[in-house]
Amino acid sequence: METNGATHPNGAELGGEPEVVISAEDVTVAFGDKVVLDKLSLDVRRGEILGFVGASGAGKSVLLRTILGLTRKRSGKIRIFGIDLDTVSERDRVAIDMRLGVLFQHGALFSSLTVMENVQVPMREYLDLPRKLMDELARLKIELVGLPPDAAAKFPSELSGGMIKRAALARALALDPDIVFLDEPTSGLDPIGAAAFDELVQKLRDTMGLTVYMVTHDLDSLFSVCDRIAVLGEKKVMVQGTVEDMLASENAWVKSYFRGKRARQLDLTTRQEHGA
Ligand SMILES: Nc1ncnc2c1ncn2[C@@H]1O[C@H](COP(=O)(O)OP(=O)(O)OP(=O)(O)O)[C@@H](O)[C@H]1O
Repeated sequence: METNGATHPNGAELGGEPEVVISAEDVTVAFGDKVVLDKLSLDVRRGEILGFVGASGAGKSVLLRTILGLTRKRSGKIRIFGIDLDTVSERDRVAIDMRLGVLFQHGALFSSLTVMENVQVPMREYLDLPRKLMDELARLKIELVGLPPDAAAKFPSELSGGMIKRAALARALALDPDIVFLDEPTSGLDPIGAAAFDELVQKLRDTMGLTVYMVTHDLDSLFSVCDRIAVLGEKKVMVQGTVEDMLASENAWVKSYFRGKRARQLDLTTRQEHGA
């Protein structure tokens, strides 16, 4: 790749590798006798959109939960912003947590709270701000994710699927995190809604310098917005690289996933859209 001191859209200098913000090293997670992750290693770099894929049940959610400290690992090391989570003080752990935003696949929003109140949940948990300021900040986040101002007073039951995802993203961004974790963010959305969500994620990365860790099955997302893809299989990250690397991989699962019938159809559609 040509460097010439150029700057990547995410602000990272291309001359040197951007900083590793998440590092998993030889991580093993097991439930009783069942080993789900076995000495798995993965680095995530500042400003990248990493797509994390793997067969259903491979352990994608388990790794996500382990990185977030919600599932206990049996061995290995996880560092976030270079800090070892096993030895971090409670105070520093809270400081790290505040820099992470999470959009869980199913835990979208609290149904009894309005969108505005949902977005304010992390603010109430971590910050002590006057009500007016919290309202102002929440309105900014709601606007940032492309929701109309009147969405603020609505309850989740009054929103479409795409709006719920955006509201959940606004909540994940409430504390201006450095890293957002998105677990299947486009599942349940129609292709147009999913593409719009992908565009939003890319725009946020470009403008805010976010690092995005996205668990997804969505080939469209992988092809259109991910800088790098990591494939979970055989309890490890078995292949990682760009879309081109995936298309060139001889790994059987990667081959059938990225070059299977569904992928070929997608490739054809993309080519037609670009007039190729
Ligand atoms: N708390 C738990 N106790 C026991 N087994 C668990 C627990 N959490 C996850 N597992 C097991 O770990 C394996 C990996 O699950 P995980 O949910 O991470 O898969 P996944 O790759 O996210 O799948 P999907 O794409 O279907 O969401 C599964 O076999 C699951 O049953």
